[in-house]
Amino acid sequence: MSKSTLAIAHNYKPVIVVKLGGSMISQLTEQFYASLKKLTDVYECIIVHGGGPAITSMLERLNIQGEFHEGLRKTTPETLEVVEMTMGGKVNAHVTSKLAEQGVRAVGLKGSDANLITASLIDSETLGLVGKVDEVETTFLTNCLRGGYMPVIAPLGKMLDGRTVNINADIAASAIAKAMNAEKLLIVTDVPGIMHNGEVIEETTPDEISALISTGGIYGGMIPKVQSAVEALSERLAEVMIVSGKQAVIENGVMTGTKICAKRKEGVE
Ligand SMILES: Nc1ncnc2c1ncn2[C@@H]1O[C@H](COP(=O)(O)OP(=O)(O)O)[C@@H](O)[C@H]1O
Ligand SMILES: CC(=O)N[C@@H](CCC(=O)OP(=O)(O)O)C(=O)O
Repeated sequence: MSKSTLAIAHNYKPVIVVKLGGSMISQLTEQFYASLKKLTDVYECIIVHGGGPAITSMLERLNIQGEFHEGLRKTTPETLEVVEMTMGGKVNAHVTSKLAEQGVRAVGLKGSDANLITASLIDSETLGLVGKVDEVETTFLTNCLRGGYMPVIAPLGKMLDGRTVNINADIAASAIAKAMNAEKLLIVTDVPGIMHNGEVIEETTPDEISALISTGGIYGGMIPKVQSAVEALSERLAEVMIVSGKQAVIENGVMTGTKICAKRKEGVE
């Protein structure tokens, strides 16, 4: 019996983590949110969302300069205030409301709540208050799922000293998928997948991804996305999909885009 069959036999559905890219959130349709509700027939669904463009536009309105290193936003204490206000506030409330409109019992959370994400600094000199995930409080998330709630998580974390940090949403989604032993991770963004020479790459591997990063074929916000996808791969989570939110629906947890697997399947070029 496969692990997922076993999960159904015990009446526990497998977990899917869906990461909603900040680049897409304002354009996601009602049908898209309806398809997230439909997903819950088969999966326990956890949403992790970004908010990059909303943060950038608020920083611009406040005349605060921003700077990125390999797709990660340098986060000063002043920037963090804006990150918490927009991503932890406005964007989280928006996604939660859209799901509630579809009849989903969506519960808006910040990773910095209830020790949900314990984090530490990646490189305080270059990035300031930017965290990596050290631990995810899985019992709390499991209790939410068992209670019939869909967690909608803004990627903030708490350090052991109590400080809050900004975490890239792809990195948070990957760590949550791994910690929750998820069967699927869907990364929804504003492009149809990883592009190369104007075409979508249908399937790729960690080695090919490293080569594309080193030649500049993958840059900016796509870097943490693909690195997080690779990091999430395991025997249980055998493929991660990077897909466009412009497609109306997710069917059975599947969308077309780029599939990232540890190795190519036999016979696939
Ligand atoms: N090889 C690539 N294929 C597709 N998009 C890429 C690639 N390299 C860099 N990008 C950029 O990555 C962006 C997606 O990352 P990002 O803006 O951070 O999205 P999100 O807000 O969904 O996390 C695309 O809009 C594109 O500009
Ligand atoms: C450290 C870091 O870069 N954090 C991100 C968090 C939002 C995010 O990741 O949103 P996207 O889904 O739009 O990429 C930021 O401040 O933009």
